[in-house]
Amino acid sequence: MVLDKLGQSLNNALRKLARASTVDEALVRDVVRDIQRALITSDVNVRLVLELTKKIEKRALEEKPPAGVSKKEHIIKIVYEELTNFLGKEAKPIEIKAKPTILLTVGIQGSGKTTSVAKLARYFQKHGYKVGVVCSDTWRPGAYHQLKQLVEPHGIEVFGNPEEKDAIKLAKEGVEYFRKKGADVIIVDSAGRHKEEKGLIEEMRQISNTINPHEVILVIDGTIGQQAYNQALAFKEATPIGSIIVTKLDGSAKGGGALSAVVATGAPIKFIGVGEKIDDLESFDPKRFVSRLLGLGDIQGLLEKFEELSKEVEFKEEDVEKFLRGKFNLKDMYAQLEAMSKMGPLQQILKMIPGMGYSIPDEMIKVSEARLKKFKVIMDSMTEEELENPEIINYSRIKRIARGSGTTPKDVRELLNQYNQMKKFFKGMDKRKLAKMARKFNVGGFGL
Ligand SMILES: Nc1nc2c(ncn2[C@@H]2O[C@H](COP(=O)(O)OP(=O)(O)OP(=O)(O)O)[C@@H](O)[C@H]2O)c(=O)[nH]1
Repeated sequence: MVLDKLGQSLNNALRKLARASTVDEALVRDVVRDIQRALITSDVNVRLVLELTKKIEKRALEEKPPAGVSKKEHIIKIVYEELTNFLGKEAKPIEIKAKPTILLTVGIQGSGKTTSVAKLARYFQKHGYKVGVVCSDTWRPGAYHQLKQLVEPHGIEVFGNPEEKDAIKLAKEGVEYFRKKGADVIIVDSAGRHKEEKGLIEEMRQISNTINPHEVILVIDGTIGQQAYNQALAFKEATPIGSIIVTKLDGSAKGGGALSAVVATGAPIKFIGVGEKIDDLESFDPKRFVSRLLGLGDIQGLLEKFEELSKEVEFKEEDVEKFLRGKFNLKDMYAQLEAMSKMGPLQQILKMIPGMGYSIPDEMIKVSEARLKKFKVIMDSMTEEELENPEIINYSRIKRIARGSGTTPKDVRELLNQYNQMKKFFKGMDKRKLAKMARKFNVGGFGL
């Protein structure tokens, strides 16, 4: 995932909070310090980090949680809200209103600009628009071929001429070409290499004045971290930057720095690049991004989901008891899995519980409907004794059960593995946390 390390450290900080028995001032300060450390390690500007964490600390210590909301939950929400504000608050998509909408992309060489142009073209194509790409990079002859290679397999046309030396002329002709062809979106790629940065910015200004783009998109390399601030500012001063794409967030430890630095210039990030392939572009929504980063899922979604949950799923007291003691048998497991499968992907739900998101092994809870059905068939061929005491199921019983259920010994073993895994996991789990989880499943709500 994008910014894995940062997400993990922030999640650890919240876990500390979720695990604590009481929330006092010392704990709040401790958690805030952890958040500070996580952000600074991710190259976020120290001044920005201090401003942000001061706000979190002040709110966490002073604000009273509304009725029905626990202190821990309230603090988690504050962290979520402040981080979201820090990254620009609202998603700001690129609007395709005029026909054609002309987009000019700029950025220095190596930023991932050419790749991003291709990704953008594909993005708009996937959204149903007819897209044309203009290559006006006269400094790097390879750019035209690179673009063609990236987008032509998807049926997107590129206008360009590697022999032409006049970038402004190329941009103008390209826009005219696609206008006549009835394109909805025309993306113009400009040069990233120049003798000097001044010349690059001047050329960009001239192209911009000639083709009058609806939006100028700056592409910034996410691996440069905080330096993104000066770069964004330099471009912003030269031409009205309407949006920014921060690239290479898939592998960068400094991505947090780049994102926050860009937001600090006041320019909105609209997309992030998350890989080298043409589909590795995500529209940037601070709320969704922070939820994912924290491993919380979407908080609003969480509230709604739990509400639904309390309606749909009823865990009986004694089930929860058994669950907690790791004493449940195959029948119980089936009931639990069935109940959980009703709620949609369980992982998603567990991710929404602070402190849980990173701890559940995927394979343990990925039980597809088809697999559940198979489990049911297998269990129908077991004796009451086996269901209640699965430990007695030896090899000859496995063979008998497989034969009786029309499955294979491997299938039966799979079921037993699932059971053992689940039993072991819940047995080894923090009992208090599990009790809370069980309570949540029972009563709904988001109380910790
Ligand atoms: N991992 C990763 N690599 C990326 C991403 N975006 C671009 N790249 C890689 O970064 C390198 C440079 O990208 P280009 O698209 O050629 O960008 P550029 O150098 O800005 O293009 P020019 O301005 O034409 O010189 C290429 O190897 C890309 O595959 C991304 O989001 N993630």
